[in-house]
Amino acid sequence: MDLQALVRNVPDFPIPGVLFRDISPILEAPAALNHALEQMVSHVDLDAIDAFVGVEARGFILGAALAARFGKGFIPVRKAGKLPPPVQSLSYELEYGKATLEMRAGRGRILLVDDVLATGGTLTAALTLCERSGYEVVDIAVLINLVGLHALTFRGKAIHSVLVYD
Ligand SMILES: O=P(O)(O)OC[C@H]1O[C@H](OP(=O)(O)OP(=O)(O)O)[C@H](O)[C@@H]1O
Ligand SMILES: Nc1ncnc2[nH]cnc12
Repeated sequence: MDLQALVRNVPDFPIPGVLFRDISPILEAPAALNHALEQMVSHVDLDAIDAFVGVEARGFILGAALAARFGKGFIPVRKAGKLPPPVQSLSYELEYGKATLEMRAGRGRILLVDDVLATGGTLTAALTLCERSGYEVVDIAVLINLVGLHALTFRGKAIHSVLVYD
């Protein structure tokens, strides 16, 4: 199945110069969504993970769908001020300004999930936050990798990418 054909490329969104990769058509087509979920974990040892962690907001869609599809838990990494205390927080630099991610402390082996890897800032922060919160991050999975490397690794974690753009 050609998932890439279902990604809508939107120039100059949300700001001029950005080519936005819109995964909505994949989410709207049940067979495509199912295929995308299976591809995201095709090289992941599912017996080695207890839960999926998804990053707000689009990481929630894929992470929660993966959790339901493969019979695991789902743990959210949220933007600041959304989760009730106690939470772990981590601030990080964005292209413009700063952002803060939060999650509840816990235990277990997790697969960190997001829709898009662009600069890597979000996943870098989320990985550190997961580890500080007590989780063992087994691997990372994204639907779209805009960095352009098929077998990217980060701090010893494999990044499983379904669609890779150069
Ligand atoms: O690799 P990076 O440069 O960090 O970019 C990737 C992140 O950007 C997008 O999230 P965004 O902050 O736009 O939030 P959203 O999911 O709420 O739309 C995307 O869903 C990733 O989380
Ligand atoms: N180009 C892009 N398309 C979709 N989501 C993104 N998140 C960061 N960069 C993005």
